[in-house]
Amino acid sequence: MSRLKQYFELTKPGVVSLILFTALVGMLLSMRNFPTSEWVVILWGLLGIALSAGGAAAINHWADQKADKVMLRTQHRPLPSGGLKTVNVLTFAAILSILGTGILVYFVNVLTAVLTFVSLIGYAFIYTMFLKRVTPQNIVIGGLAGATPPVLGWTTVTGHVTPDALLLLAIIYVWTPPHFWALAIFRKEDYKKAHIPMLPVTHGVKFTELHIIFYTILLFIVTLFPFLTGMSGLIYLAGAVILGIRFLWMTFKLKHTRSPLLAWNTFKYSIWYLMLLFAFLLLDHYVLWGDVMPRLFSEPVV
Ligand code: HEM
Ligand SMILES: CC(C)=CCC/C(C)=C/CC/C(C)=C/COP(=O)(O)OP(=O)(O)O
Repeated sequence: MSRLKQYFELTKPGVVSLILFTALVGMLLSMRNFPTSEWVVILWGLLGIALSAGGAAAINHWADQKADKVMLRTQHRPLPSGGLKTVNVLTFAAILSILGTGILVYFVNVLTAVLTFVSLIGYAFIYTMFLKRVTPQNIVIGGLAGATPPVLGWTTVTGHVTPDALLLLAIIYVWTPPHFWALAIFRKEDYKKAHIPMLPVTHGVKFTELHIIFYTILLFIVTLFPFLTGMSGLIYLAGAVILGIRFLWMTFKLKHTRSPLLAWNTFKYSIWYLMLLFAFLLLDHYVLWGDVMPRLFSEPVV
């Protein structure tokens, strides 16, 4: 793999793409009309968030290199495979993080810069270096750092955090356990070998499958709230219900068939689920005949 490609891989481009999409949806939902002059701040916001998230991912590659060398899924990464040197990875991570934070401070606003920086610290340091190694609730607590992008998008445009933005955060927060634990079931042996206390390793596959179901039920309920609070209309509601039923059906099937392939498919579906759910929020926002419920929240909380 070329050096350039290896540096690109350090940024976890697949994950960052979905992070950016949810941030963009947060930005667009914070405005009643389609953006005009706001495109400039939107583009700076996306660039700042992308660089910060990519920087956080590169720090994660550095901090996790020993465990990554043991696990089949990650042993080909640039550091464990010897493709890149530690010092180069750390320099790259520092450049991305500083540049991302600087762009948000100078071209967006201080609130977005601070919240993005807190997410970076939350993922790269608190989750990766501490939580991941000490508790099977690692991804439940650490999931907060990955759930902030729609709020970061919202504050990019408005400079405020509103209950609507927090509702989008809650959706990603509750989505994270089924997203990750489905993969962790499939990759259980990897985590066991690396002595990382993920839920299927510490409490078994059955217990994890049950908790995937609990969180997916909670997710189904939380995703009704954009409709119930008048933030979104019927188009969104239809999308959320259909996507949610499919997710629930997969998790129940996973519990009853216990097939590793189904765990992998549930993980893959979780990614499609979140992308499509946010696409429905966007579609609904621009197709006005979907509005039926009165607006509950419009005042900022920060
Ligand atoms: C603590 C929170 C999270 C954990 C522990 C987690 C865990 C993971 C893991 C281990 C993978 C790698 C699977 C593989 O190697 O194929 C992955 C993939 C992925 N995650 Fe997450 N994730 C989290 C949060 C998020 C968030 C917030 C998003 C986006 C909003 C996201 C989107 C994705 C996407 C798109 C992929 C597929 C990447 C690709 O195929 O390149 N994840 N996740
Ligand atoms: C906005 C901002 C700065 C946010 C940073 C958040 C961020 C990049 C979250 C990514 C979440 C993620 C890929 C977790 C992977 O877990 P893992 O590291 O345990 O997985 P791995 O075993 O694949 O490395």
